[in-house]
Amino acid sequence: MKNMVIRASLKNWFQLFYVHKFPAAGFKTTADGAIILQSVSNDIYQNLAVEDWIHDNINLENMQVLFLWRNLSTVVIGRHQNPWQECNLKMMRQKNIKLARRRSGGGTVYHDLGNINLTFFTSKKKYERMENLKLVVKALKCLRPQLDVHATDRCDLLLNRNFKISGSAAKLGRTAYHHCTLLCSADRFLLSSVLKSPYKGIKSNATPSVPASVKNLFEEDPTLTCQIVMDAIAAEYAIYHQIDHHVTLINPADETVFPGINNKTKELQTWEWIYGKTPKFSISTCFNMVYKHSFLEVKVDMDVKHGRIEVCNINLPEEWLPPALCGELEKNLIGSKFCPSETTALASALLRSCPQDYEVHRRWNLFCENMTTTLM
Ligand SMILES: Nc1ncnc2c1ncn2[C@@H]1O[C@H](COP(=O)(O)OC(=O)CCCC[C@@H]2CCSS2)[C@@H](O)[C@H]1O
Repeated sequence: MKNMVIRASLKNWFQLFYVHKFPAAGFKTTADGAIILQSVSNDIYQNLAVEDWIHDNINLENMQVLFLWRNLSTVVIGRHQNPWQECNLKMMRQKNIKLARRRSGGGTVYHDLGNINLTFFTSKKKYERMENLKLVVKALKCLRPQLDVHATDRCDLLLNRNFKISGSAAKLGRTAYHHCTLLCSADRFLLSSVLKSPYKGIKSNATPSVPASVKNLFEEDPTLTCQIVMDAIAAEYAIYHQIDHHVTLINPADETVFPGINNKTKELQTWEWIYGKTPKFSISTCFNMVYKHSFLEVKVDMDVKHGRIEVCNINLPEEWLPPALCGELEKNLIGSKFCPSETTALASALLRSCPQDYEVHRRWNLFCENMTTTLM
């Protein structure tokens, strides 16, 4: 029964869109059509692909769309950011938190099922971020009149004057979209721990995030669940656009509704998009190793372009490891991905081609382990 409803409403929705895509087909449209969509998926790459698909395929001249979506634990960086600078990739791997790069600019945010995302699609002419945020504030006030929520000049929403509950970003291309987060009941501890980078020595022109103190709506009022908040925003959007308060559920994997969407999803998952689009950066770092009661310092300098090592200098005491071996590693690392698995694979391959010397092997293993764990 539920599936039939989804498919029926999808069909209406798709027809409605096609009316606008192919007006020559003779369908009649209203002056200002609007529709509310909600994703059934909690996968960041699928949901970002819906944004891309609507942006690329829908004629938004006479049509506006509100898209509601939530994701499992993910860190979402802006289009021009450096993930090594913005988050703790090692912790994310351990805790199975995904990393995604979105197409809009701006800073890094954390998502989980306690965070709502709202995307407002309009024509470029009708693009109005403040209007959208006012709508969200109105919906929240309508739900709980005592809430102290307001929008700032940089399009954050603050609770009680000090605590950020929403961050915004936008993409202005063929058409426009403004998307924002809304913290209802996200894991605030995880949010602040994964958004701390362990690196100190990175230099780059990437967009830096603007850290803020955050709070969840439910900490102010425990009855404010994501569902209640999403319903209230959908209702307010419906009133504003004088449409039926009906939310159409969509499945971002359905190629019959979104032809070509799965390729968009795949592209957003590639290493080349997530890491490879990082603006060029350099990293200078030091780590200490203890070996047989002695203490030594290793210095590493690298330039990284498109996520790949372009220049590499490793400095470690000559008497400790054969300089030729180190030199060979420096050479082999050039062109490789700045990531622990690639570096480990290269270092082990190099060691296999080395003469069997137990002492050299032990030292090399210790060095490589330190290098990958502290550097990447
Ligand atoms: N989910 C969420 N909501 C609000 N604020 C957050 C969140 N996660 C982290 N933060 C705080 O914002 C700063 C970064 O602020 P900054 O202003 O640098 O960046 C943003 O706000 C970007 C918002 C992007 C919204 C998109 C909408 C759909 S996909 S992502 C971070 O360091 C934290 O302190």
